[in-house]
Amino acid sequence: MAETAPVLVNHRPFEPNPILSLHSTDSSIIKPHDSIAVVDDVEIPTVDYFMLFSDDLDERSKALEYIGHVCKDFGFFYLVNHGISDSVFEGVFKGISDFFNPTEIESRKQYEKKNPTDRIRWGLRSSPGENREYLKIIAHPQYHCPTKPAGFSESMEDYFKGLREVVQGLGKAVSKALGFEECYIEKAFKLGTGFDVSAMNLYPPNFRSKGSIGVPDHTDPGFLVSLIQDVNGGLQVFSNDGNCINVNMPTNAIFINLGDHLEILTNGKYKSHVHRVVVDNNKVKRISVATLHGPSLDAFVSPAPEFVDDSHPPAYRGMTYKQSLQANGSDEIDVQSSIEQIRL
Ligand SMILES: O=C(O)CCC(=O)C(=O)O
Ligand SMILES: [Fe+2]
Repeated sequence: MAETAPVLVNHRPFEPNPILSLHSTDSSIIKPHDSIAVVDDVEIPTVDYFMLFSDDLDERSKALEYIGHVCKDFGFFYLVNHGISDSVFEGVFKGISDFFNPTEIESRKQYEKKNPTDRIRWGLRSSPGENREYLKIIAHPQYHCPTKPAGFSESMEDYFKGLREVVQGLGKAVSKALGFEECYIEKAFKLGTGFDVSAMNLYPPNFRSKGSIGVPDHTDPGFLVSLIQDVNGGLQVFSNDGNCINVNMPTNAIFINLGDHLEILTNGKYKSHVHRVVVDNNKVKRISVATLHGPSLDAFVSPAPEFVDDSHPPAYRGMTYKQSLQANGSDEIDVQSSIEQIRL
């Protein structure tokens, strides 16, 4: 696939990062709403997508080994060289900004929750527990999107087309990193008909928040979540060692966070990580697009036999993706984690 060798980004074996603890007395710490230290400038690993498919076998196997380390020892990473062009990113942020036009809030109310099978859903949360305006759409296997404003649906569709290729590619790479044939994840999750829901978020809603929480602590269901944003400022992720890290990503990189169903399939070898959004005194206006790439709704997901033995008994109940999305009483389009209900 690769014609020329792209630059290797942060391509080195994983070592526990001493900065995580060193920075705990740094002035970059903010304590938004609890006593957990929040650390800035901490290196979140960067994975070069292009490298995962390099024609140079040595490069490719190093890249696959690296993504395996990253999935196991971090659970999240910045994805660069993913092939989605800057102009697609521009179209997405312009389209969402136009959609969230503050003078047209009334017309967005047509997408407020009506029934459990909604394919498009809009909401405005303005409370101490959550502060954002959002639009959720089902992006795959059938694509749904509001037709107005002009160009919005087309821009989002361009992005989702690119994203699906990337996610299918990551499915192959993660399968190989786990030591399996490249279609392992694809088959286990039936990714060809994978259920993808995208949440487009605006913080703070109505220019003001009621408190510092944009989105409270949570994990997301699915294979993985891809997240893009127009500016840094707000997303925080909890590391394996319990540190809360500010996500400051390179322009037009994609932040990838592993989802609950990869944790279930691998019987806890790869974990989904808690994250949240803070709205720091309304200083930053931020748009994000978090797309939850799930298995097919009818895919039965349980700990795979390859990850189960006497010392690793199954730690999660098996069920279809659809059942798991409903296990906590929410609708499919809510895509709320139910890992606590699924854990044995
Ligand atoms: O807006 C963000 O940065 C994250 C949103 C999020 O975590 C979600 O929608 O699941
Ligand atoms: Fe999330």
